[in-house]
Amino acid sequence: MSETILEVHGLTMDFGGVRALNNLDLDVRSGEIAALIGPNGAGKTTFFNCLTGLYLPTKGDIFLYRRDKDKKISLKGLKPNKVTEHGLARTFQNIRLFPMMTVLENVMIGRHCRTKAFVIGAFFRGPRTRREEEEIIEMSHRILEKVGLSRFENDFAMNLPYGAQRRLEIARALATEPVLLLLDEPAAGMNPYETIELVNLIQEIATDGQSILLIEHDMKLVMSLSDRIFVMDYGKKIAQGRPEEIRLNPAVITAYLGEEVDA
Ligand SMILES: Nc1ncnc2c1ncn2[C@@H]1O[C@H](COP(=O)(O)OP(=O)(O)OP(=O)(O)O)[C@@H](O)[C@H]1O
Repeated sequence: MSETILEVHGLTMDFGGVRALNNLDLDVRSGEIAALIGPNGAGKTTFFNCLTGLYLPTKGDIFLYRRDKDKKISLKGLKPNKVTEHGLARTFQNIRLFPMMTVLENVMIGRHCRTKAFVIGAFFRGPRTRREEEEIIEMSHRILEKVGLSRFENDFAMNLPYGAQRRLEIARALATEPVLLLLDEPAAGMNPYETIELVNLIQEIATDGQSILLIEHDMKLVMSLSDRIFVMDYGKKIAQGRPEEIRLNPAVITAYLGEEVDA
């Protein structure tokens, strides 16, 4: 069995009287595509916000295993930029790009979290800074090719078709060289053709060994893509398992009453 890279214990998040996360346990294994699903308001985005340092959880622990560095890192309480540095990257439910920057620049920005010469080098452009810039550009080209956006490289991000903007967000997240990629509703608002392209892209990324945790409402996508699925309702985990187990789970069917689980 593959190794755990993310381990979450007893995660709880209260907003005043609302318990958005209630004692949640979850793990992601190296190289897998895991999905987090649940009805509206179940707490999925709150969970991502706790993982990525936007919210400080009320209780619980979040550990990231960097086996390449022989390290177990506690992410709880870290600022978002530190979380990214440690190897967690995410996309958002609502697209967050720099609309007036080019597609290439949007990816380069993602990469700068891994470079040292950026801030000082921006003022004193020495050979090291120039070399680093060249490497960043080179890598950004490669990532854009991977996500199928090379032809848009010099366009402003805001001029891209919707599905391409979503793929650009994934490209920018990949530029941080994450050990775990978090995708928050990557197919939201996409047409069926864009969704198929997205599924292919996620599969390709996973084939490269990238671990992925995604939130998604499109059941067909979730069932076809995921190795394992975690199901939340009212802030609690109500089920976990392989897609075929989840589809038949009575608690899941009840939580989704009136919605389609069997895709
Ligand atoms: N910043 C906040 N302040 C107060 N309550 C919040 C905040 N963020 C989320 N909540 C509440 O926490 C609960 C979980 O919300 P969350 O957005 O995490 O659910 P979700 O599963 O992502 O929903 P959806 O699928 O609709 O995006 C909801 O009751 C929501 O109103």
